[in-house]
Amino acid sequence: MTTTPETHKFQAEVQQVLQLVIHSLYSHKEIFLRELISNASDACDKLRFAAIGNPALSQDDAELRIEISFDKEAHTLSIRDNGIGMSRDEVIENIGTIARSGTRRFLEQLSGDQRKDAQLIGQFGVGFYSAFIVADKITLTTRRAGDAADSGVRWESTGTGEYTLETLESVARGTTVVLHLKDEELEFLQPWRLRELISKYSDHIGFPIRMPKEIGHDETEANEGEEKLALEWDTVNHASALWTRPKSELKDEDYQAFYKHISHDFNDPLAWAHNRVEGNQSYTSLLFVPSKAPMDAMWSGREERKGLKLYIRRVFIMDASEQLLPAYLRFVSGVIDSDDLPLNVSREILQQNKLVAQIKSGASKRVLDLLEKISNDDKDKYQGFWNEFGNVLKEGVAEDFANKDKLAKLLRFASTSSEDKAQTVSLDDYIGRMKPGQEAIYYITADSWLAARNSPQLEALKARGVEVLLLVDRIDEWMIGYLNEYAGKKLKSVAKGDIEIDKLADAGDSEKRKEAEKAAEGLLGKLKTLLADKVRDVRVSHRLTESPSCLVLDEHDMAAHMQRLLKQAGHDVPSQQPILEINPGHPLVQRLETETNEARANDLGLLLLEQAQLAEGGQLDDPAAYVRRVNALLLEGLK
Ligand SMILES: Nc1ncnc2c1ncn2[C@@H]1O[C@H](COP(=O)(O)OP(=O)(O)OP(=O)(O)O)[C@@H](O)[C@H]1O
Repeated sequence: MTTTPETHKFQAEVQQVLQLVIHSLYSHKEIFLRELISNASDACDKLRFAAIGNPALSQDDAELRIEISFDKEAHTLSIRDNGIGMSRDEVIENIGTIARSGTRRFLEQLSGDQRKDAQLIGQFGVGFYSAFIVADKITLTTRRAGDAADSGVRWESTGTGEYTLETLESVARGTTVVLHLKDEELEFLQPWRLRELISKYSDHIGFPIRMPKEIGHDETEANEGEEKLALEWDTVNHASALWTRPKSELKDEDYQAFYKHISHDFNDPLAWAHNRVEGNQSYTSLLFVPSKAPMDAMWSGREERKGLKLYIRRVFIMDASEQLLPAYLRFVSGVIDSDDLPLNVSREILQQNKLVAQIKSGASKRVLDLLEKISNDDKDKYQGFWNEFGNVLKEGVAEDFANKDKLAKLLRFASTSSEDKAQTVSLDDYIGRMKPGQEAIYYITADSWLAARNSPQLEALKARGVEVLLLVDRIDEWMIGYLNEYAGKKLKSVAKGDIEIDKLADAGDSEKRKEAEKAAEGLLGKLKTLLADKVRDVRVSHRLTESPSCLVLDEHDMAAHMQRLLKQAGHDVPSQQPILEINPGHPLVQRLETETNEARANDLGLLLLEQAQLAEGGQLDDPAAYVRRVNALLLEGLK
């Protein structure tokens, strides 16, 4: 029974995506074929998986395949698969709406210029809608595997806000997409052009992609023969799973095309590792590192991870990034194909399976080895990776104890060795530049690069030419808590505890400081009384050369900016009073020492504390009082 067509409206975002895709991807219009073949291949994968539990689903037409045909008279191009197909509800859900909420948020984030950028648009996967770049009408006919023969559905749209839906009788299992090509796109009716595109973009597809057999070289002859020979087909792709083929046979382009198929990324991958493991278990892994982080809002979350596919003996089982890779490697996509896991494996079983745990640690190691190789062979390429994914990789330092050293080697930091905030310095670079007598790797954490770079706490080290790493990303304070040591060297915050400057200084220096400490005893006593409820201690600083004062913490205290972040996020942070360090060589401190007017001395004392708070990016308890104090002193100077 055929019903009369019903008209439905597209979800508003669909219309937006459609317009965006058509306009921004016009110069890459041929990718529509790759996208439709990719969907057809996914549909065959899904059916093969469903048939493990229910072989009847595919029995009547068991050889899964994709067929591309055309009609030169009618100006139509058809892409047909005998995969899983869709029910009526699934058509509405998948083709009429944008299921992934990330896509909408992504669209909202794009600025006008970005909307014209094909690279960016490609990053969220253009999928089915790309067909409207070349077609002014699309007819999709489908029937879900296992559903009755008369429950087929026809979906049709000109891509302008509406589509029609119709129920059909006797539709074959799977999906046929018929493109009614625009007059200027008839090149896609040329068999040689289609074959060229299939081998360029879709050769790696694991199912046969077929086209009607051509007879003779004469085009007219071929056309006439088409009717009669409609059932004779040629397979035009390689038709075997790419990762099962020998590496020596595969070209870079093959890997690149395959990556785009599984990741839905428009850009080429940065690098990949293809390995066969034999031993107490056998599996093949093909792992890709992308060149760009996806723009999806989804990316910020660790929960929704996609892109690493589990196959078992060539059968696609499920997306299993979470089970097969740690969260900090969530940017990796690819395939793991196991010879040993049971086909009916569930997500729950994967979570506890010993073989899976081995695969996971093997895959993590492969990725880290690949990154190390890039960092050794091609610094610029590695820098590109770091800029995109460095902050994600840092999570591994805290989470992957077994690979901590490998990860530490891959870290890159900004440092006082350059006037630039780019994170380019490795711990090995740092160690190579350590000063004679220097035992620790010094770092500072702060809210911003400028605050770190100009922090008073690192003055004395700077004056001695000792490099300090500047850690300014939110995750850094947390990460560095897990990295106490690298290559036998302790990592030390310049804002905490004793920075052991004596080991770096010549003997004369430390003599002088001891004298200064003695001389300042009286002043320290006064300040301690004045600031008793605000600081834990007041002492002479080893860190300062230019500034009058700074705040420091004990070795195991939480950094001040971290305390602020946690407080802002609503956490109850036990308040830790800092230690005030003063620089007896500074004129302001000297002035305080000789000040006889008690009120003015108190003002100066409070200023030393307040300036130290401001310099490290903190807020004052009573900013108005600070302004009054400064003004009073300024006016006095002007008299
Ligand atoms: N040939 C097909 N057979 C069965 N289902 C299909 C077919 N083509 C598309 N679909 C369904 O429609 C959905 C949307 O397809 P579309 O190509 O727009 O996006 P996608 O493939 O999910 O992801 P992306 O946008 O990243 O390409 C698919 O996820 C799938 O469920």
